Amino acid sequence: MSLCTCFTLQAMRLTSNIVCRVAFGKSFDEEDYERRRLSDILHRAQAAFVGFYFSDFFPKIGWLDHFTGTFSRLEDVFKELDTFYQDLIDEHMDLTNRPKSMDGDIIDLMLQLRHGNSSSTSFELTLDHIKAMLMNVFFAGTDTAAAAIIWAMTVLIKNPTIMQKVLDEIGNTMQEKTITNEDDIEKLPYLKAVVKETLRLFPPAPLLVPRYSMEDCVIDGYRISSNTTIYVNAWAIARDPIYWENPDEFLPERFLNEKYSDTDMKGQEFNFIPFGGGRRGCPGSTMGLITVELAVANLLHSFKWELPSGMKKEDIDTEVLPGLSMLKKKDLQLVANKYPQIQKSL
Ligand code: HEM
Repeated sequence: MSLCTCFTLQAMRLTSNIVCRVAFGKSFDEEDYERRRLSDILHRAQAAFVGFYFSDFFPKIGWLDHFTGTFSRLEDVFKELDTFYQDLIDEHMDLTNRPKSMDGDIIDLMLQLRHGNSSSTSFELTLDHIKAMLMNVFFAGTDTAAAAIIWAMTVLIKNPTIMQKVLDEIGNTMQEKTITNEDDIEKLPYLKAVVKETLRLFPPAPLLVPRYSMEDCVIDGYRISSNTTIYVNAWAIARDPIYWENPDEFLPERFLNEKYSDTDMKGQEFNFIPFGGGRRGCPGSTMGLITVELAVANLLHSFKWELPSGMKKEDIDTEVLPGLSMLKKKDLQLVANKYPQIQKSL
């Protein structure tokens, strides 16, 4: 059986469902009213976040944002998100009726922290703190992991030799097993190298999270005045020929060679920082990385992926959508053919 699918949409649904289950203890059915409500708010929130604000670039005429309606749109969407998170918190607090899946999710753990022992936090944890955390986790965890899965499949489809090498590795390691789990991933070094190389060429958050200097400082010889917003270009660093041979080429093998095999991605080596670093480094890096590795491994092990008829691999571009995360501009369309061993197990 084969199916032509908008891969971009499926990847976004997958990661948003994973984050919803981990953070809110529920996954939203596609047809469900709550799902449509969430998708609608998210859509508008993302548009509001990446919109142009005079106050960001020309603070003196920032008042114009009130006249253009951008501030009120932002405020409206925040109010709706607040209500959405409040409803979720209320559901969690209703201990008699709430589903088992909410036990131990992020909201549950934060409510326990809030009610239980105040000694575990040095400040009073309010519902606003919990809502801000949910907002952070949802926005930071969904697009980033989806972008990485989409870019990984894009480069694999464009590089059939590399695709075949990953398929051989997965096939030889998994054999009759139908689902790849976390333990299996450790036996797939080439797949791990493919994901690393994808994150090097297409870091989902290319400019990380901006920093702001509170006082004058000197970093590595550069003088930075106080009150300056600083962007770290992780994308450019990961393509800098000083650190990387053939920097613009997709060569997963580099991460199997002695020189790069131990390259860390969690902010210890500054030539490769797809998860940022320091105090504001990505707290979801372990979950993000394994999500991408498991998704790619299982997608490749379960389906034979092809381009829609009439399309060549050269037709797939790598243009990027403007925004906080580096998403592929044109949706990736692929045909999925189920492998016989999967058909049997379903
Ligand atoms: C492949 C997947 C992911 C990538 C590439 C990624 C990348 C990043 C990057 C670059 C930052 C900014 C770090 C900095 O400026 O130093 C960040 C921040 C963040 N990430 Fe991730 N992330 C991923 C997945 C996740 C997941 C799954 C979660 C949570 C479930 C998550 C939660 C967060 C949060 C909450 C922040 C903000 C931290 C703060 O502001 O202090 N991320 N991420």
